[in-house]
Amino acid sequence: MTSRTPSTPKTPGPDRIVVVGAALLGGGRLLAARRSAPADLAGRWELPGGKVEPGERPEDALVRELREELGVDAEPVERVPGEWPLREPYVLRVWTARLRPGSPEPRPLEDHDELRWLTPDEIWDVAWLDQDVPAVQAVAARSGGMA
Ligand SMILES: Nc1nc2c([nH]c(=O)n2[C@H]2C[C@H](O)[C@@H](COP(=O)(O)OP(=O)(O)OP(=O)(O)O)O2)c(=O)[nH]1
Repeated sequence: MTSRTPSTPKTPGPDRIVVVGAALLGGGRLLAARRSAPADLAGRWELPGGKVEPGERPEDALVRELREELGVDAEPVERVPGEWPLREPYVLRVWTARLRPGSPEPRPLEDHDELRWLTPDEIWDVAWLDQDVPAVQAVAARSGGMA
């Protein structure tokens, strides 16, 4: 019998938790949010969103998180293909989204201390979380002029 080294599976298991991120688009710009907590993420920029709760649809989680974090009334538009690993057990999935007519403008109500609407030329002017960079690249590639 040959001995085999036990290996740890590297693919995310069924116990992974989905974090939904919103590529909120408006007037040809993408909304970026600067995290204020926790300390190791503070000061870096992300797509607003958060963890999907058990039994919750990801699109519903997106709408809920945007209401809680930014005070807006938003709607998901389409999934950006792909899935990006965060700190285990989290994975990031992204939807483009837009404000519904009559929605308040976004405000940094929790988790963030600054918001910026970025034009296509400005997308890389902010210090995105390292793990968000491939997701933002996918958003930029997919959204083209980000209308
Ligand atoms: N929302 C969001 N979280 C991200 C991104 N990139 C990234 O690594 N994360 C991490 C930060 C957190 O560890 C986790 C999501 O946590 P969160 O604090 O935004 O979610 P939440 O509101 O549901 O969390 P909680 O305070 O209720 O526990 O994913 C991103 O682009 N958007």
